[in-house]
Amino acid sequence: MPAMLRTFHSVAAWLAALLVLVLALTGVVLAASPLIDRAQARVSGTSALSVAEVVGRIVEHYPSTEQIERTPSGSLIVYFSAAQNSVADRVDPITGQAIAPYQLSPVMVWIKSLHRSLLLDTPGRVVSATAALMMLLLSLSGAVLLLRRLGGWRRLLGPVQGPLRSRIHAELGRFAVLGLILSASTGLYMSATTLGLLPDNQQMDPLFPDSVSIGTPAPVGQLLALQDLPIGALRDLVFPYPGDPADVFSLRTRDGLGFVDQNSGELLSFRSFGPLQRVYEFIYMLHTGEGLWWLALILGLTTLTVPVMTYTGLAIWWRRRAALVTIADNSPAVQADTILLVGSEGNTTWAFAKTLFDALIEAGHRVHIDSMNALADSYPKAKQLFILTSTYGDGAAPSSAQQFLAKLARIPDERSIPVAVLGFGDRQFAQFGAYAIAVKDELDRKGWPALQPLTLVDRQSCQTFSRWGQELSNYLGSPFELAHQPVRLPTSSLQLLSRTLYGEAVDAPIVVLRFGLGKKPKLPSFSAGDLVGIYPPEQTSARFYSLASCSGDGEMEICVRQQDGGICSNYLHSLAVGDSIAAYIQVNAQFRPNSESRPSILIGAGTGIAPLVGFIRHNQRHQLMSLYWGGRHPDADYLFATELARYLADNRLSRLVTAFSRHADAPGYVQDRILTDGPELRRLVLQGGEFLICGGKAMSVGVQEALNTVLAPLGIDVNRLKSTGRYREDIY
Ligand SMILES: Cc1cc2nc3c(=O)[nH]c(=O)nc-3n(C[C@H](O)[C@H](O)[C@H](O)COP(=O)(O)O)c2cc1C
Repeated sequence: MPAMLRTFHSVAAWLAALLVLVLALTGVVLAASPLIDRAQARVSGTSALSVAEVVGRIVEHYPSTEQIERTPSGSLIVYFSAAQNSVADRVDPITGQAIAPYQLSPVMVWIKSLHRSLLLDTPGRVVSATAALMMLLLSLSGAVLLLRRLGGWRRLLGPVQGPLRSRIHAELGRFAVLGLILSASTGLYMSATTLGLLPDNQQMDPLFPDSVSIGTPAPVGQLLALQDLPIGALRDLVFPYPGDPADVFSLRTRDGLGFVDQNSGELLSFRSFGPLQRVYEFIYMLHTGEGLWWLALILGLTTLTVPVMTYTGLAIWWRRRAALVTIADNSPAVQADTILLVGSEGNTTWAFAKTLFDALIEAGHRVHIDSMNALADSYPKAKQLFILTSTYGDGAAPSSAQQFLAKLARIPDERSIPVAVLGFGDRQFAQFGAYAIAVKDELDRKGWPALQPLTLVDRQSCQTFSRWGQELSNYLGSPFELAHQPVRLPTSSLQLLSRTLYGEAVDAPIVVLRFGLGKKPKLPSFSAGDLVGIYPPEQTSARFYSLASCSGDGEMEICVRQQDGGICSNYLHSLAVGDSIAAYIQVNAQFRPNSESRPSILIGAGTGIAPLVGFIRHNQRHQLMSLYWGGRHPDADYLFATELARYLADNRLSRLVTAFSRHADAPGYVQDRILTDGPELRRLVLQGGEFLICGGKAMSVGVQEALNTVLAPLGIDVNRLKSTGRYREDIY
């Protein structure tokens, strides 16, 4: 049964997506027709003409005219009989002569019918209306989610961060949401009127006049009623039946419907459109863009985003779903000695919480796990509380924690429990781990005892998580290991082509490794700044290294510093040419130069040079690039020294500032050079320069402090640069 339900659920979801897609794609094609019509119409210089003048000229060329129609874009179409058949031409309003034969394209007619009713008449109209309703609900809920994601109105136009698929989704959504809301709501209104759910848009036709004057029909160009009517107001004019003196012209203008006496030229029984009809006409124009070519263009472009957003939306949903964990052995809140509360938006924090949950159960605890929103008033048997929470938007609470602080405020202080907070976040955001910090501050303020200090986990680092676990085992007094096992991803086998060793003389061995791109499967394409995940033999968790090359270079280049006891770094240092590794690419799209017109300021230390040298190597357009880099000694670990000298000479690199901590002349760190290079850095920032930082955590803190000092005279700090996407880091 559950399997059947699941199949039904996914089939329904795909069907809904398919319907919205059909509406959107046919809508895009239909939006093109006002544009084409507008391009074919002759409108300029016609505004002063009256209907009488224009129609008079047309009948000179078309004596057997049956009807003249003016489209919302301003094209004049004349229907006439020729050899017993009714045909139509598009005509020039100034001369009355033919421009080209006019024919409704059967493809367009088919697409329109597909758009309105899925070619199925009334049942199709109902389905189509439902799809429009879904599109409206999706756009409205999407708009709210988008605002949350961006961190509120203030950041509406700010840079979008996060994984690639969700960035594309948000960028397109931001561009298209108003257009989509307009298309969907106006479409829904029109469907509702057609289906009779809203008052009928069709006003009653005027009554055929009881009597008409008898005499000789006046030439159509002299009919009184048409002389005062500007051509722009005409919708259509149907001619009387030839030779029938009792017949009349039927006239439809933008204001209403009536008849024109063919002898006296008088306007008879004219009936103005009522307010409902006017509303309908207005909404029709908003939906189709007919008569407003620029609106048609905007609607067409916004609707074009729907297929991509459908794909990225489903991919995001799938990711979130895949990240969900199932938990058995959850103890009731009233019985548990340990409470575990989780704040999450994308569900990835749940996987870490599950690892902690399992380890606590293993250690003999009765654990209750729930979302932070489910915080209870009291946990009678609880001895400890763990809070694991991510941060979302611009430093805000993730959705499963939004009610937490309000609920916490209602708990009397005497019910406090010793608590540890572990924050999950991303250092690329200005407000790194801000929500976890806010929760911790509030708990401190209320006097809840701390089990251990707040720890922040950057980009789901398993290493930080297991270190936190070790600290926890000291507190719990029992051996306790948090081995978070991410799922092993499919890898390619890459062969080592060459290796260069640096830094032995200064006790900091660094090896530059160059691998082939593998054959089966070949590595997907990558750019400098992306990451390669490498699995040491018999390990399930990969270690990441920044890439110095891009796939176009034909090899994958990384720099690896040998760490004491480091499993992966020692493994990589031990590789000989010809050996193979298991690796996969993790795109790191936010860490690369954004703009070719603005300067890039690259800052790094040690192996942090890897992505930076890659950016410089591919700076074929000679964008202004400055590199600040720190090592130990120029004779020992000056990585890429010869290459950098070459890039300076051929202008791929504009400025190189180095710092060597163990050099006899002016020893120092990269942050010291930043402090002494203030005027140049301020100049680059004023030119709109952006920073890309790569290296260890200590360096990143030092660099931020130095830059805050240097940029203070401009009233700018690193947080401000981060929030506008001009300060991006790759820190390990
Ligand atoms: C739209 C968006 C906004 C984010 N905002 C922040 C932020 O302001 N500060 C931060 O440290 N991390 C931020 N992050 C990163 C997440 O907190 C981090 O990826 C976390 O591991 C996600 O956990 P979850 O999947 O359980 O929500 C943001 C991520 C996204 C997608």
